[in-house]
Amino acid sequence: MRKLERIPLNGKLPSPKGVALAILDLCRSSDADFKDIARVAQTDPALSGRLLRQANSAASGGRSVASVTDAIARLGLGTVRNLALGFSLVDQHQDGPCPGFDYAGFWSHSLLMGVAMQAFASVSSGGAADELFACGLLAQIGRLALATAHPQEYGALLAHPDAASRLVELEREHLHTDHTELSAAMLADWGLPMALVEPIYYHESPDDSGFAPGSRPHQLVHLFHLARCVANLGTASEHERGEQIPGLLLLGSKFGLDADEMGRTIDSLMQRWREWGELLKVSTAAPPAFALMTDAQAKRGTNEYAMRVLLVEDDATTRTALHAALEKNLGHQVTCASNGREALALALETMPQVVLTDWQMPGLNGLELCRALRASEWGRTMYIVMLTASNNEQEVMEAFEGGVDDFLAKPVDMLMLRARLFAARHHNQLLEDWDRDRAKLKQFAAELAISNRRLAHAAMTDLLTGLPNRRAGMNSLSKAWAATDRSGEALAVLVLDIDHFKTINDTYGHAIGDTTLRQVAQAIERSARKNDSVCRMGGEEFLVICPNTDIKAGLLAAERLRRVIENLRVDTGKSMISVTVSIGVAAREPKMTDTDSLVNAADRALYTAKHSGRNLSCVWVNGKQRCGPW
Ligand SMILES: Nc1nc2c(ncn2[C@@H]2O[C@H](COP(=O)(O)OP(=O)(O)OP(=O)(O)O)[C@@H](O)[C@H]2O)c(=O)[nH]1
Repeated sequence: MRKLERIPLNGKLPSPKGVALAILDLCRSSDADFKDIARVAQTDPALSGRLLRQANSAASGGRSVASVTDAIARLGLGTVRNLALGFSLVDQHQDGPCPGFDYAGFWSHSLLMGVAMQAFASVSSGGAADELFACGLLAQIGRLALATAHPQEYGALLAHPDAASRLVELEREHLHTDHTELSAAMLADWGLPMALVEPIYYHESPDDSGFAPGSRPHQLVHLFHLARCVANLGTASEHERGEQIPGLLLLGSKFGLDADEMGRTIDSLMQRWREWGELLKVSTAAPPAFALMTDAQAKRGTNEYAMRVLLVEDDATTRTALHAALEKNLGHQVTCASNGREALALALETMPQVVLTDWQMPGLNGLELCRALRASEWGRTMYIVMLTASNNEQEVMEAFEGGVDDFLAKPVDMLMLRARLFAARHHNQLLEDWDRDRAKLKQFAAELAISNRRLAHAAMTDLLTGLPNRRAGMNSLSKAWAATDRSGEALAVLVLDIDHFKTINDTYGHAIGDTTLRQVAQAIERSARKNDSVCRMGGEEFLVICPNTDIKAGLLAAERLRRVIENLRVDTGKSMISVTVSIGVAAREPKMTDTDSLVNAADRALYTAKHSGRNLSCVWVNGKQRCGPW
């Protein structure tokens, strides 16, 4: 950090004037007391009023004071000096020569930063709240200084497309200094203690400060950082606010503030900001209540991609903050566990889509948890993000080998967390698509199986009678034939043919012919024995396969069927007609080589029955046919 005189500058820097300058000079002399300061301050009614207001603010505490002397006594010389300095600069620099520098916006932001410093110092016991108000107000003074000392160059630089993301870098490149360095140098030059100047210098990137965790500078640098983020929130657009809230909650948690306390503090400091804005003629905005901002963000989160998240973190503060950010701001459903073992049980119970786990934990650590999840059927598809303070490549490799999908450095940056959750959502969407496709495929396969069965059934069934068709009949006969090969049992077949069926068609029409066919089919099926198979061979011809049946029994079966049909009456609509069948019977004989030879034998017996007068059963035995009456 360079001293002010070593920083190259083109023009003059902002400096206090009049009463503020006199107070600054007085404070430099060692024998000045607050009565001297009060005498000088009282010559400026505006400054007197502002000091009284600050002394009587809720953050200062105690009974109210009415005199400037009492106010100065309460605030302390250092605070009064800084306030006088800040107010003087605000009054002088409401406008300026730098095109593109938003003077009103700068003071609006700075004032909110001052108010936020005071508020958070009070609620987080961060130290002298009044002193920090002025420090917050002046923490970014380097920006105004650059706009004052290099108006044209700084104007051009602010118009650079990357100005928002890398302002400090651009300032260093073009102006050989940056606003953080200049702020710190100016504040040091004005006599602010280094204990405050150093945290201000680092407050935009507090993790670079190297301050020992728990030390006062460490606490202060984070307090300034938090105040700056609150100032960003107050001066941001509605859309930007949504992005900023999760990070803000996380920062608040570092000071032990939960989401509700953060909300209350931010709401009340926004109110004070507006009051101070009126007093100092600085414009302020009116962002909605914090709860409304978080609700709006939560709604956005819900609509976008609510997921079931399991958060595993042994540090209670980080856990609370991440929980609030994930649930309230990003709209996810969050379950929390404080160690790996508890997480494993909760994972089974809640089936999270995302597991966000710390690495180092007592008992089952994050990596062991990940391995355990990956070993289970149900944990295989969960999106696991490892939170780790380590950047060690070896450890990162180990984590990926253990099955994590991603990792995130601690302390958790909210933007990076959201990026990981986007990846998780993408992963989950792919899984859902895959599940949907799989379900569709399953349904398709089931439908295909049904229609294949229907097709197979249709291919084997006679549509008119519902009986198995010739193909199915011949299949059944082959099976029965094979069974007799094994068992040596008898096998007989009956071939039935309706007599003079053509005449029925010709006389009563095809519809009655069909009805006759159906009724004869039903009658045969009803009367056949349980183990017999009946099929329609085609036209008006039927085949009955009779397992375990010799020629004698076959003939008995044929006669029984013939009589059943003989007694059948078919309704033509006008009259009841009778119908008869001729039947050829054959049983398997040693000379027969296959099913065809058996059916041919029965066919020949049928032929004989037809030529012997019809309504007859004839048998084929040893190459000879014999016909009834039996
Ligand atoms: N209604 C109807 N008629 C059929 C069907 N299949 C075949 N036919 C008819 O059945 C008749 C069979 O006649 P033929 O082969 O001369 O035999 P038939 O008149 O029964 O004489 P015999 O068998 O000698 O007693 C033909 O007129 C075929 O058109 C069918 O599914 N429905």
